Amino acid sequence: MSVLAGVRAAIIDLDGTMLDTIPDFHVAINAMRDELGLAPITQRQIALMVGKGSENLIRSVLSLDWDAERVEAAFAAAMQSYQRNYLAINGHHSTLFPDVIAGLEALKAQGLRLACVTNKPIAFTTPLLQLKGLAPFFEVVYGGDSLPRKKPDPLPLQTVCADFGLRPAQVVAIGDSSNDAQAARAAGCPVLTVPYGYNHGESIHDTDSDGIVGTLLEAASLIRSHHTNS
Ligand SMILES: O=C(O)COP(=O)(O)O
Ligand SMILES: [Mg+2]
Repeated sequence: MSVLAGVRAAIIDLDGTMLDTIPDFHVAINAMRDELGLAPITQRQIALMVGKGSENLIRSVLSLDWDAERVEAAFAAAMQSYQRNYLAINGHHSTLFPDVIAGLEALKAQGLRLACVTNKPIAFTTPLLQLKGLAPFFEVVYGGDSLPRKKPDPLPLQTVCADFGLRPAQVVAIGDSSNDAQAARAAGCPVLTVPYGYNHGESIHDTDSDGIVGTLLEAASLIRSHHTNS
């Protein structure tokens, strides 16, 4: 995997890569559904819908019960309810995946610069990174609404490369979904994927990436091994 040889920075995804946030989504979505008179749904159902930002999530959740016209009519009120309910519990039910902190420490110790790029709204992202002790690791953080386009568009990754003054080939993206991989491919960044997150119900093995790593710590080791060998 010589594509990792020149890597100087990493762009790391949030939901499904650093944090298991499905329990937060579950509480906020079901509170919203209750306010709209809809029955609760399961964590498993929600995991299939996370990763493409709030608008996509809310439309998918409402489409379980309603046709497109009714979804659009209720959308603004549903979004407001969802945002209020999510902010009330943001981070209370979510947990770090194994070896995330150790992985970030290892990446930093190797001299890599770190950015977090998520499709989560920035108003949810900033307090969540702080609460979980992740904020100090990242020089740059972009949420799903920080820029005109979100992943799988390459814009957020290209923006990080420009911020760091690095070429895309020098910046590895690490994520849990085809959304992250598509953005990386379109930007020209190498990409590593983790198998434990939310890949829209698809196997991570069917996603085009430069390698699957069990944890962020494994990602750090893999990147280091290519540095020493190159
Ligand atoms: O869609 C979301 O809200 C989260 O997505 P992420 O996997 O890009 O962090
Ligand atoms: Mg993700």
